[in-house]
Amino acid sequence: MAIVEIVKTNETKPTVTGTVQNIFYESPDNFFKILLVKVAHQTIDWHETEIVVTGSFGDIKEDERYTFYGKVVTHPKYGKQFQADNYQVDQPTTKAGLVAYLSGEKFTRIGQKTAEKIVDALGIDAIDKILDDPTVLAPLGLNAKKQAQLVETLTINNGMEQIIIGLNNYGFGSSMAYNIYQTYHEDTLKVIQENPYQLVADIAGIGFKRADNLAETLGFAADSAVRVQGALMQALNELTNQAGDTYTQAKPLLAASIELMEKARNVAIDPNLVAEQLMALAHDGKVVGDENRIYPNGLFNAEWQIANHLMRIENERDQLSYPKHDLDQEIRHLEKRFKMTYDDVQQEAIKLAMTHRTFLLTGGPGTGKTTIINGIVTLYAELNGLSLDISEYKDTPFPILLAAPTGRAAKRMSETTGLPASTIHRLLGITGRENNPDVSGNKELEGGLLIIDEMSMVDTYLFRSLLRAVPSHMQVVLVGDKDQLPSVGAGQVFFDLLQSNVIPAVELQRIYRQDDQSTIIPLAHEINQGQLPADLLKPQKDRSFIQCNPYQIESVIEQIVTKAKARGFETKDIQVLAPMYKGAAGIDQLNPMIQNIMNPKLDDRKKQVSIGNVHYRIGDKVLHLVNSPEQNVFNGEIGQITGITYAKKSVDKVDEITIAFDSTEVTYKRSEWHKITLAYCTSIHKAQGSEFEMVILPLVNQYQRMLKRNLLYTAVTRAKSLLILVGEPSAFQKAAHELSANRQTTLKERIKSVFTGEQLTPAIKTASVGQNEAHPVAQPVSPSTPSVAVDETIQEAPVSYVLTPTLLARQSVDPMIGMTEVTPYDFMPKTK
Ligand SMILES: Nc1ncnc2c1ncn2[C@@H]1O[C@H](COP(=O)(O)OP(=O)(O)OP(=O)(O)O)[C@@H](O)[C@H]1O
Repeated sequence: MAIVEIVKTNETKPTVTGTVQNIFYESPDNFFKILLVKVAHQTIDWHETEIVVTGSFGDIKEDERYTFYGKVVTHPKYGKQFQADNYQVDQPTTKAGLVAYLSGEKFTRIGQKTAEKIVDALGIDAIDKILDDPTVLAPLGLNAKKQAQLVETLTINNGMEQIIIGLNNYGFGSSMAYNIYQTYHEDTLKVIQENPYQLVADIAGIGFKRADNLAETLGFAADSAVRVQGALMQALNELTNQAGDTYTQAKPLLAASIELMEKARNVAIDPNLVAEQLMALAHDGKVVGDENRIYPNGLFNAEWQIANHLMRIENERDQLSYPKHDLDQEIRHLEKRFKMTYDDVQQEAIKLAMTHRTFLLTGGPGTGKTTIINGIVTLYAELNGLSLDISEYKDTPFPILLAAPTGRAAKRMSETTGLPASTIHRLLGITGRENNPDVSGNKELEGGLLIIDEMSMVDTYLFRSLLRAVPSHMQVVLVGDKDQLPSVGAGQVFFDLLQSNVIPAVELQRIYRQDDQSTIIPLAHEINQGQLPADLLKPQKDRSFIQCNPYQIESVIEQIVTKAKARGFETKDIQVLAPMYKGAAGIDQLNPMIQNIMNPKLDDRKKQVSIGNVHYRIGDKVLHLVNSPEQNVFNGEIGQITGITYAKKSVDKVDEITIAFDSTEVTYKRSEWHKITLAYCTSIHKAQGSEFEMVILPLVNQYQRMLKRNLLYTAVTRAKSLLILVGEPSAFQKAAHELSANRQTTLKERIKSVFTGEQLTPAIKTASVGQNEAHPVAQPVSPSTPSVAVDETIQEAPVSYVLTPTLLARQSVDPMIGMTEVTPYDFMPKTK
């Protein structure tokens, strides 16, 4: 449908029709191509036999004829070319031509007679008619093989081109068209025409507004069900992602959805209609309502799955007892070996870790977390008769698995234990599918003990994936600092695990790393108590405070960094941490300033590539912004640019940057540079899990909303040797004072419910094992739910929580899911 309209719009455009002689260039990342075309006819002022045509094309073939629509442009270097914004395979326009085409070499099973029959019956539009609806061939009596080949060949030849043309006409450029096509393939146009809002969920970089523009041109009314549902899904994801919550409530959800819709088109939306569509989404299982909470389906399931997997591990029949060993005695041996005395809490931690399937260890900096990890590993090996010499495990996997959420944290873990440690993604073999956090590896881990460090950074989806891979006999020790910022992704898993009070846990509070006269660690602990020391503004051996207003911050930091560089500090040693991107003291302002000190462009010989206002040079410190498990680089990792290849020298003829990270080196083409940014100054969130010799921390009252205790605490604990606080003392006071609000999650309740069998869990049964499930899952079921093999999502979620019309009726769940306190007046269209 849309294609026909599209072609019509081309009628007035300049055209070039001709045969592709040569494909000069094909972008490896998108559909951009440069073609040499032998001109058959054209409607432009052109007197040569050949012309260079550029544009984004699907599967262009040499020696085939196409019609290109676009305009003549003058390239600064290569002169005049035809820039096509649209094209189509040049289909025969006469009956005879069409018969010749259909009986030609492409259609080996179709002879002259059959071709004539087709054209006689279907006319000159035969190809479009067949592509639109292959059943038009039915009355012609072609045998099945002939018919199949005809449709298949026509589809291959026309399909991709039509899609790319369609996408271009919908206003998507080469890269975006490529991403969209890669996601939906031959269904691309169908998906878009049926529900343009699907793009928002599936394609990074397409927001509601963009999808809505498209929907409007496709004729979707402002109050169409598809639009309202699209807005609801977008608002739900925004509300949960931005705040890190796993659910929201009806009131903010409806308000945000209505705002999205009314901003995109100036049409008032009836709140009742939105409420109706929310119910429809619940019926389709895309959102889940539970009491007054509304969850994206994936997060709702993930919380239950975590609880169920923990229960599965807990229920393992094999007892963890060591009758031949006296644990107190063993701890004395450890003390001798490590030449230290564990305090009572530390001893308790080691014992609990040895005797329980799952154990949680939390503590601030310098309280002995690493010390206890080492104790646990050593004692575990001792009790199980294992060697800790990895060279003895050539053919068998090492039985103790150590992992952390980031490469940096994993590297530190490996250094402090002397054993191999990896990222959790690597351990699980997850191959990055950023757009679908629901996807995880199917691997089952091998080994007896798993220790995860920096647990506060692990989000709901990652933890669910991790637990899914843990076999029931494995012991799991989760270590972190509960007072640090929670994960970037949704949830506050470590905090909720601790709060559930059903998993053995120990909090280490005594600080041991004070002997070296560090004042940074005591400062961190004071902040954690909501206080600041009386000597905050007085220079100490390892920290200082420079008072200034927001507009002086840049110049103060400039002076500090210049001095630090003169004293021999290297780029990797100095880290500026700022809470926000914008503003006079924001990350965007500070980064180029520090870059110019640490890595200036002294002359034209120094290679530099630019994207927008950001310049990259060899030696620059850069931050990785997304998870790329396939390259073993993760969100928040810092690397250094080790190479720049200009387009003319690169194989693919695009600018490239090579970056060395801790555990790997990657090369990014220009189209992938959105994955990185300068890292001289980063956000505190991005610095989680990393430590730096010198941290410079600017805080001013302008940051208001951000001034929270866990933010200040996390920032301060990133400093290993030197901490320079810059800004307004009152901002530091406010931050230390303000407890951050907990995220809205229900993991704690899910765990309690599954472990205590309260609420909706009258029975724990072992569910039938689905294909994806490597091990049985303890599953809470409703009494009336039959025990049948169901797909994994349902299997792991308590069925009675999934809103279906029958369940709604049976359980008399309020159909207004969570809207009990909300009246339509809350959403009355605002006066414009
Ligand atoms: N019981 C103890 N007696 C003496 N020293 C101890 C004891 N426990 C820990 N320490 C020492 O305290 C210091 C800090 O311990 P450790 O590195 O284990 O803490 P941490 O909690 O892992 O710190 P961070 O989170 O900052 O890495 C180390 O030098 C360690 O040897």
